[in-house]
Amino acid sequence: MSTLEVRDLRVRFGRAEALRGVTLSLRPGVTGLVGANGAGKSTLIRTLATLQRPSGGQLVWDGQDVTRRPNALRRVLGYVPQSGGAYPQLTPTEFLQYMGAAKRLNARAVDAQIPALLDAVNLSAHAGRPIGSFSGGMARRVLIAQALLGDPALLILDEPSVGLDAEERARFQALLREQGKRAAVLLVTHIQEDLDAAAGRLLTLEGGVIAGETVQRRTPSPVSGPFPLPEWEVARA
Ligand SMILES: Nc1ncnc2c1ncn2[C@@H]1O[C@H](COP(=O)(O)OP(=O)(O)OP(=O)(O)O)[C@@H](O)[C@H]1O
Repeated sequence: MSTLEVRDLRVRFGRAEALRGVTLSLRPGVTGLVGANGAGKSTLIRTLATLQRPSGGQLVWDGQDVTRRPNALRRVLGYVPQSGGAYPQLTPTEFLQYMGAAKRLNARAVDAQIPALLDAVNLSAHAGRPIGSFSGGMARRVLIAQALLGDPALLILDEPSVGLDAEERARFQALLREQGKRAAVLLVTHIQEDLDAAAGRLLTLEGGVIAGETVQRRTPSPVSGPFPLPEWEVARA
């Protein structure tokens, strides 16, 4: 049931080892991944997104070893890369149709899903404009929308909310919480507010290994009334 097991994952670049034995499992829910610059976050996320071949270790999706045969994982994957953009000549609708075709999704099902996706990232009013005319935050939201095509069981996002204003950030956080009800979501971000609002679990990467894990307990706060304050407690040191 939508579980990615990562076992002793290693990635080396020449003599340098960027991942030195990462072991973790992802189940439905939102997991945050944090760590200093160079800790290996993007390398880990690229490897889980099957864009980087591991030098060692195993990726197992729902009991199936996908380390050398990644297509089973690609079929269930939604991915927002750290950089790179949507094609500027296309409108959001055209871009989503293009990505749907690249993902080999049924064209009618894609067309049926597009209005809800554009609504989820608040771009319905701009569906017919070329992405090249968008602001940075709007273009980022198109990328978030394409990652949700086909309701992926595994959603991987690398710094997805850079450039989002307060209103759009809140909308994005709610979207993540919703996705986490049915998909395994891995979120790399430096924005603590996104983690507090959307993640139930937080993994810390340090020097290419998982150095700690905390889980969030949401308890009503006497200070903020009905709004719970995030409380993170250590689950793995
Ligand atoms: N293609 C590559 N070739 C050589 N070394 C690389 C390559 N990609 C990453 N590295 C090295 O691997 C280590 C981890 O880099 P990575 O980009 O995964 O870190 P990060 O945690 O994502 O950092 P940041 O927060 O700055 O994005 C760094 O020492 C980096 O220099």
